[in-house]
Amino acid sequence: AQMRSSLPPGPTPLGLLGNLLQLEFGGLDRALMKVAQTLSRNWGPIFTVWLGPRPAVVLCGYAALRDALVLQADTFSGRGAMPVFQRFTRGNGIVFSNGPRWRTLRNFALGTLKEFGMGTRSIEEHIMEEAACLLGEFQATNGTPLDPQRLLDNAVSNVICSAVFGKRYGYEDPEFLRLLELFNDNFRIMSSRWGEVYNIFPSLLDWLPGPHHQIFQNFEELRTFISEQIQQHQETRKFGEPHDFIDCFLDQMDKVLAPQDPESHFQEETLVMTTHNLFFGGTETTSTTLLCLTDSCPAQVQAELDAVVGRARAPCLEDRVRLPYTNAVLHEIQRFISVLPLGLPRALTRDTHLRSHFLPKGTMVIPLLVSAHRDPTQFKDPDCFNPTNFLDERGEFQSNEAFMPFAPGKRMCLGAGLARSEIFLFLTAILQKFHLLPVESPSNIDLTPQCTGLGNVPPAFQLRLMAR
Ligand code: HEM
Repeated sequence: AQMRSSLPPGPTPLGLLGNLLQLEFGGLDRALMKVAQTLSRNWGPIFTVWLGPRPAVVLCGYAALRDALVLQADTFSGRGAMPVFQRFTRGNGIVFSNGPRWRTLRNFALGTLKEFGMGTRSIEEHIMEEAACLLGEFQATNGTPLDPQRLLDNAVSNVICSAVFGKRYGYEDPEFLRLLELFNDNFRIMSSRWGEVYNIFPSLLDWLPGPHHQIFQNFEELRTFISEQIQQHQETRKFGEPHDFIDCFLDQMDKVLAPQDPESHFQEETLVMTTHNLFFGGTETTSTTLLCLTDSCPAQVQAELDAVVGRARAPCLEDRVRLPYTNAVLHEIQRFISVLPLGLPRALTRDTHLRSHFLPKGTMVIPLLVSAHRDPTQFKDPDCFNPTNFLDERGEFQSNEAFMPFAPGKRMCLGAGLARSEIFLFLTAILQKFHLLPVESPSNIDLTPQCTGLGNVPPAFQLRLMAR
């Protein structure tokens, strides 16, 4: 009761269920936007909801998100617990660690991935090579209808494979397909109601049967897979001559004086979790975004591509500044779909004041990213898809601070740069070479997400790709 009185106001908790019933039922994303709008009208843009026994402070609307995550970046840089991951990660890896371990691993991963593929030319080449493979697969369909999701997944995760494992897989490789299936399956279950409810009542659900148990089996299989990759690297690597992320991490383990020291941040278990983070963070989010792109006003993008790049060579990152309309469409899609509508939960690293509220250290914070994307003070007609949200009067690209699919601040998505490069290069490569034709009449295609908890997952749909 004391805690309740000190936190920002919010709806009265309903006993054990907390605000679960008010929040959860009716499809998290759209319902959440509606509930959040109602709640913030009643309680202001910063309010408390009770997820079962635990309070969480929700940040709603661009200004509240900025005041917290940007203007108090350090204080809001902790990670809040997500039980559905906790059982597997035990606070290890990058995404779910805190304090010195998180800082060490995040800096290490950022530095290493720069070398093996982020922000340098070499990742661009990797992505363009992968895009060429993807186009080959599309070509081979000869215009027969297909669900593009699987091929997009393959292409996107191959980019991570090359940075982390140092190799890409053929699209029919059974090992690769199984790997993708496991990630897909987990993203889907976690984004379902089971995943949501598990996050609120983990110990109860541990005892109940249900599809959520599959998550933990899948995690174990992923652990085995990653461990095997590490083993293979152990056998062939040369210290000081790393070829990929795993080699770099193993080198670092050798450099650390006492690798068995439980306090050391460089241990095999940490490598397993970090590798898992890079895959899980980097695959579904990016391929889901690409999937939605395939359904968005491609004709105008194609016209701009033809005029600026032509059809003789593949588009490259340098072209981005000369393709303002294309760039605006990519931003608008990310805004419109808010692939992680609630971001990932944060936690306060110290006591603080946010506007008139006192928030104690450790308080869980839900940054409602979708609420910045649908903020009417930042975007005209926020519920409509409209690329001019990112164009000025002269047709030049114009960014917007309220655009935050990767979340702002110190916990910002570690793969944001990579994701943006992939989205740009894959999509322009596809649209340069193909017309995307709906199998059904466009009015029957509904990209309204099916599962919305962790992530917004659009339903499966088919299209035909015809060479231009
Ligand atoms: C469209 C694609 C992507 C979107 C929308 C996205 C979004 C996000 C968001 C919202 C967060 C939470 C940040 C926070 O704590 O507030 C996050 C974290 C993270 N993402 Fe991404 N992401 C994408 C692609 C990627 C890729 C390609 C990678 C792989 C390198 C990646 C790796 C990570 C990691 C490791 C974190 C945890 C960062 C930390 O806790 O310090 N993401 N992402």
